[in-house]
Amino acid sequence: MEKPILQVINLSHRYSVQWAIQGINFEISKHGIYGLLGSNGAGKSTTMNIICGVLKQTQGDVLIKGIDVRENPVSAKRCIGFLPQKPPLHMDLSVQEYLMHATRMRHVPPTERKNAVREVMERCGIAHFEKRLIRNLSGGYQQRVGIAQAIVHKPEFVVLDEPTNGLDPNQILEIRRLIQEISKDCTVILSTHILSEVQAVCDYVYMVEQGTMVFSGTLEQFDNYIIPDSFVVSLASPPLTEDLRAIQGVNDVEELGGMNYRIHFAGNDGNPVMEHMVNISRQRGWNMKEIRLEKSSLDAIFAELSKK
Ligand SMILES: Nc1ncnc2c1ncn2[C@@H]1O[C@H](COP(=O)(O)OP(=O)(O)OP(=O)(O)O)[C@@H](O)[C@H]1O
Repeated sequence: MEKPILQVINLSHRYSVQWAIQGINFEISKHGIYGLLGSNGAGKSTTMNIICGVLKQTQGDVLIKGIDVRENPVSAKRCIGFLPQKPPLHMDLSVQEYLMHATRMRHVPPTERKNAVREVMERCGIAHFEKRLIRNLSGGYQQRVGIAQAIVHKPEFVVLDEPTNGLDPNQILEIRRLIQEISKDCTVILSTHILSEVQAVCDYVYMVEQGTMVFSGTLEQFDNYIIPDSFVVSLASPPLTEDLRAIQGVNDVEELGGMNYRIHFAGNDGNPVMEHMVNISRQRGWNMKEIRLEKSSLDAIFAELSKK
């Protein structure tokens, strides 16, 4: 059976006296884009640096395709591409020179280096800047070069620490597109403190807070983390609010203006109350235009999980 791409087992790390992360466990065995979400100082970079073998953990294990990163760093790193939070760019080299250097660092065989650089420049949309010094590129293009050095050896697993940090909105969109593009060939884990980033690109979410994992699951599970307790209904010929309140299962009614009402219901399942509302509306001619369950905003989920 094929080994999982990544296994993080009971991982803890202490800088001098304080624990930065404690008892982190997770496993990636399916292809996709994984988001490591957490506020500043939550422990994302510490976790990523250990996964990529640039920091040695105090306790626990990291296995990349079954290879222990601490015991066999060279073999494990062949499968990994890493863009640290501060991209390791050499500002006085041209894009092409720097990527050639990256192929040597990543043990690409000498005869394949030129092609690997050409291919990765095309892929990352930087071929037209091959002769330009990295210091003269915009932030977005420097980030593309950072991603290019991470994938030049065609790793199966790519780790990107805050890849859109400090970029302007257009550059953010371009880098997200690039991440989606490279994820066709490899599994990507990226860290971010921005919720919308997770929503925009990730299939799975891991959330760390104060050094511990507080959530892991699909984006949909994350989205549904707080069970809804209200729905919004639009009635073109609404009754008195009292009549809505009197419906079985309704706890409270808020008037939202126009023909919209927020209905708070009791219990975990809004479906029976919504069905009831649809039937009564039809019987009494309230002329229902829309009814929809209200999901918690991602920010509310983030706040709830951060509290935990
Ligand atoms: N070299 C270090 N020495 C001491 N403490 C550190 C060091 N690096 C990080 N820390 C501490 O470890 C904790 C986790 O930091 P880490 O950088 O992993 O978090 P993060 O989630 O990546 O945050 P950010 O998004 O701000 O980079 C923080 O409390 C941080 O202050």
